[in-house]
Amino acid sequence: MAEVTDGAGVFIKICGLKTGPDVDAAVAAGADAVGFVFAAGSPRTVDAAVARELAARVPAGVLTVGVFRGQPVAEVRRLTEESGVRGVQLHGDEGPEYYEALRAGGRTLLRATARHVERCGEYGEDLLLIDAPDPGSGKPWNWAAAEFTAPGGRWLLAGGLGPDNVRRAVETTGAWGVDVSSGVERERGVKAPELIRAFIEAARG
Ligand SMILES: O=C(O)c1ccccc1N[C@@H]1O[C@H](COP(=O)(O)O)[C@@H](O)[C@H]1O
Repeated sequence: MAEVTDGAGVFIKICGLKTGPDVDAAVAAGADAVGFVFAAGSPRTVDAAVARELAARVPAGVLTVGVFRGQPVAEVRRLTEESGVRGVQLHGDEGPEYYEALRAGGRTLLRATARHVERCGEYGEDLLLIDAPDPGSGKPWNWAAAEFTAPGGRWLLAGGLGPDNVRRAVETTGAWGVDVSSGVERERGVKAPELIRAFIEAARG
């Protein structure tokens, strides 16, 4: 696993980037990871060539992540290799064998789930992402509910986060990291650099 360290405060991933200036804004504001969506049907979907150009702007030390949903392992491998991203985030129902198949080459593996009774590492992932049932929709879920027990370890909270609620979310859940897409956009699928900056400032308190 590369480019993921503890100790620098909450880990922040800005997802669904599609343009060079948005990548630059996220990196300059202090993002720890940036995400490029390879899942079909999103207003943020990019192809491998675009992701490769965007990833090339990202300095070592900031993790580049490809985001997938229910795609065959061969397609995940191909898009990861063609784009050069270092991390793979899976939103489907993939089992542990799928993570094993993707582990080669030092990739950082992120397992995204809407189930709230998970343990980080159970499927061989490096990071666990607890998300809303409809990823990328901007719809929040009730992470403040008494029934939600934070998994511990390296886990990221996602789903409906934005500059206005991210600090409370971190304080309430104790999340190791956070991930955002819709909450740093003013128009669906179009990032707003000032919201990226506001999100990162708010998350770090
Ligand atoms: O961002 C997308 O469009 C997307 C599409 C398919 C799977 C995951 C996607 N993004 C992930 O969704 C959450 C953030 O959602 P929100 O918009 O902030 O509520 C995060 O895990 C993204 O990586």
